[in-house]
Formats: sequence, structure tokens, C-alpha cells
Amino acid sequence: MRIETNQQQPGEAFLSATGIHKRFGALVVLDNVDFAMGQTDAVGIVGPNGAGKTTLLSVLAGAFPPSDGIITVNGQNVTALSAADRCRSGLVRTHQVPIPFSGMTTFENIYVAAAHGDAVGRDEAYERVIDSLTLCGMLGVANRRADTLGLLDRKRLELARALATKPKLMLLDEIGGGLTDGEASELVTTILELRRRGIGIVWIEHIVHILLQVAERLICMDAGRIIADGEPRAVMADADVVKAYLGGTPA
Ligand SMILES: Nc1ncnc2c1ncn2[C@@H]1O[C@H](COP(=O)(O)OP(=O)(O)OP(=O)(O)O)[C@@H](O)[C@H]1O
Repeated sequence: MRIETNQQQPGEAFLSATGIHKRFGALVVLDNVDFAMGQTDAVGIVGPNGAGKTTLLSVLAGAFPPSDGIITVNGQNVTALSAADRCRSGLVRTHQVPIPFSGMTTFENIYVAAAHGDAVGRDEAYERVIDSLTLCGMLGVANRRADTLGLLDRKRLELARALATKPKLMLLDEIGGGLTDGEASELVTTILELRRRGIGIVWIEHIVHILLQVAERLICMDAGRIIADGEPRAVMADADVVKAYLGGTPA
């Protein structure tokens, strides 16, 4: 199902993926996925476990190449580019399981991202760290070693590190995973602030009511395919989505 939305035409897309397949040996994980979005869009991705959501995010971010298909950023074919090069084009991802540099402080972790992401000078990197610490509510733990942080702060650190690369578009993989509703709501406040700055968001999340506070467009994947794409409430009510994702019971 493709539901009408205000999504941009393919020619205007900041990020696009065309005919994406991903196979791990005989296992087909992405099966002819087409996806396009504008730079400031907020897109949520849902779907059952194993649907291929994280794999799609990884292929978009450049963690590994697709088996087939083309990915463009700002009209440029980036299919063969590394994640680091895509980051310099403004596309950055966060990970489902945060793995910071454990022996470094929060500040140092973000500094590495700021200095590496766009090859900036020391002053600008420092400013980006302060901005990221502030926006993500981490000033109070700036000098704590990352391996002493609780889960919410490690999730905040994922956001802060990504933000410090000065992204145009952030790909978030279950940033709310493992958090309570209250904790996840705190992250929503931060993510909405990112949106106010004009940063686009692609967000995979199982906590749907939290996701819907941000997503203006929702995609549902199942078995490596996009089975619904459009206005979030319409997607959640779609018969195929109800069957594949919601166990036959509408949300
Ligand atoms: N590196 C890999 N090698 C082999 N199989 C993989 C690899 N990465 C993912 N898979 C398989 O691909 C399928 C899709 O995995 P993926 O993590 O993309 O799903 P998902 O929709 O993100 O699931 P979840 O909601 O549980 O995170 C799964 O069957 C998974 O076991």
C-alpha cells in the first residue's frame, strides 16, 4: 500500500534508495526496496522483528553495501562510499546498542565525533561538543567516563555524538529501545529540537506511540519489503500492517 503524503518527488529527494536488495548468503533480507525522502522530513519505520529495518538503515548509512541497488545523497551516487564519507555528506546514524569509547569521558566521546565528522578545527569542534552536550542534556555528566553511564545517558550520548558531526539527516535505530516511556519521552523532546533545527530524521522504533510524536510519515516493513508507506495513523490502521505487525489487532 502506498498512502498519499506530502513526501517529496524523487527529483527533490535528499536521500534515495532504488531497487535495494541485500542478501546474506542465501538469506534475502532486503527485497527490492525503494525509498526516498526530503532533507527535513521525519520518517518512522516499524515492522516485526527480522523485517530488515536495521539492515536498511545500515545500507543507507554505508555500514555495508547493498547486494543490488543505488543510494543517492543530495543527487550524488554514494552507493560505493564509506559510512565516514556519507557522514561528511550530512548523513549520520545511531546504533541500537550504544558502543561508546568506554575509557573516554562523555565530553571526549563527543569531541572525537565533532573533530572527525567534518574535519573541523579545534575551536569549532569544542563549540559543537558544548552544543551537543547542552541539547542532549548531558552537561552534568560531561566528565564522566562513558562506561559509568546508565542506559538513558548512553542513548543520549549516541544522539550527541551524531549531532556533533553536524548532520543534515539522522538515522536513528531504536533510540528508545530498553527505556521506560518516561525516559523515551525525554529523548523525544531532544529529537523534536533537532527537527526545529531543520535536521531530517529516519527513526526505527518499536515504541510506536513515542515514534508518532515525531514521525510525519510512517513506513512498515515486513520480510524485507515495504508493505505500507504514508500518513502514520493511516499506516497503523492498514490491514496488511495490522496483520504483519500488530498481530491482527488494530493499534
Ligand atoms: N550480518 C548478518 N548476517 C546474516 N544475517 C543477518 C545479518 N544482519 C541481519 N541478518 C538477518 O537479517 C534479518 C533482518 O535483520 P534486521 O536486524 O535488519 O531486522 P530488524 O527488522 O531490524 O529486526 P529487529 O526489530 O529485531 O531489530 C534477520 O533474519 C537477521 O538475522
